[in-house]
Amino acid sequence: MISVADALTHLFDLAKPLKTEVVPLKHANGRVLAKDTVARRDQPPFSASAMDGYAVRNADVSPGATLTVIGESAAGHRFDGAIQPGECVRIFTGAPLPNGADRIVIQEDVTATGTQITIGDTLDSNAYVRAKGFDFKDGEVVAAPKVLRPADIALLAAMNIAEVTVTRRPKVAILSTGDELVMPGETPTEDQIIASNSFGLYAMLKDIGADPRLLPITRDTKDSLKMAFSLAQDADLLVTIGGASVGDHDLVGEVAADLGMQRSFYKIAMRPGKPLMAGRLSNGAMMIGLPGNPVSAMVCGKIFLEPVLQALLGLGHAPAPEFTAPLAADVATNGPREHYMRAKLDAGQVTVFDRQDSALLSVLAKANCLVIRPPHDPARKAGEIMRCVAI
Ligand SMILES: Nc1nc2c(c(=O)[nH]1)N[C@H]1C(S)=C(S)[C@@H](COP(=O)(O)OP(=O)(O)OC[C@H]3O[C@@H](n4cnc5c(N)ncnc54)[C@H](O)[C@@H]3O)O[C@H]1N2
Ligand code: MOO
Repeated sequence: MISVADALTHLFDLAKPLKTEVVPLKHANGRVLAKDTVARRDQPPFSASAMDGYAVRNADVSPGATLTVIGESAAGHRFDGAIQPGECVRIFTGAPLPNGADRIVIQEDVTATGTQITIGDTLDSNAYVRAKGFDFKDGEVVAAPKVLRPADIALLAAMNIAEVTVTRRPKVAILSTGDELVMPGETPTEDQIIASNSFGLYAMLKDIGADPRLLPITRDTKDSLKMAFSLAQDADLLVTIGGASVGDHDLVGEVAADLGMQRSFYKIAMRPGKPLMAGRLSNGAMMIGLPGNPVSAMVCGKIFLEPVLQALLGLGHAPAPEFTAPLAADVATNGPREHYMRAKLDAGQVTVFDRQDSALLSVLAKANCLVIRPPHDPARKAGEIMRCVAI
């Protein structure tokens, strides 16, 4: 059995960043920007008014001064002339500042009568002018790699970028194995249960920008598994669930080997998640074989699949992000495997659930983090600081 850290290193060796594609900006949210992208203009492209009011020469501004309004500058329609001493221009938010003006007096601070304004005596000192390039300048770079969020999309649009180069979404085929499984909505026989892991993992993968696909559930025969593997030919990553352990019906490793998988590792000193396997299939795709126990599959998804997906997306090699929190109650000594204990962070303290069996989805669904216990970690007291991963 290898350590969790070694397993991640092996997985990162297998997970090479995928190729890129160009997509319209409106489809780029959540995608990974793969190429530095450069602003094509200054924003604003001219000195602009930040308020509705009057563009004036600062030298003309004093309480009680009277100025003549000689025209109007609106957003999209500049005033072409220049302001001379004693003159001003009616101006609106976002409009270009007329030549000669260097300040906006907001309309609340003037009294307007016909073509005259009189400046009041409660003026603030703000010029209310946004200089050309105040937000960003022509040539400014949005650096890759970066997961694009709505604010990035808005920024790129303002930079006049209509299309962006992003990493292709990893195609992930998800395969549930086992005679006991049926799909949600189907009628199970009395010995059957509902496939749940594939749905949890599908959701997890979708959330992190993959393009997941559920393959039909396979039965516990070599032929059925081989058929399912053949359906995953176009995938970048095949994720199998179950059939990974040592039982007579655990055939995934054997079938993968028959089909030419080069195994990278099998079995890790982790709880839950011991029978994890990974390798490269003969068509070059990655394969990760997850344990069937529902919590094991989901925890392995968090600790291994998510970092692998980030690597495929070109976001580098990083384990699941950790934080620390004090224990709300004592926990017992840990065994020989690194334990990812289901726990709840509440009011700054973390409580480890009593029931840690890897079949308990009801406990996993109540948890919002995993507390990480190194192998043979001694008993810990309330208040001790623990490493945690949010889920
Ligand atoms: N003698 C030993 N037995 C087991 C060992 C061991 O070391 N020696 N390891 C245990 C550990 S740890 C785990 S984890 C499990 C993993 O076994 P498999 O990966 O072979 O999984 P299965 O046997 O196929 O299934 C286990 C359990 O999970 C249910 N399952 C499977 N797939 C799904 C799914 N898609 N959705 C919901 N539930 C699923 C399945 O019905 C079983 O109940 O092995 C231990 N045994
Ligand atoms: O490792 Mo198993 O995943 O403990 O239940």
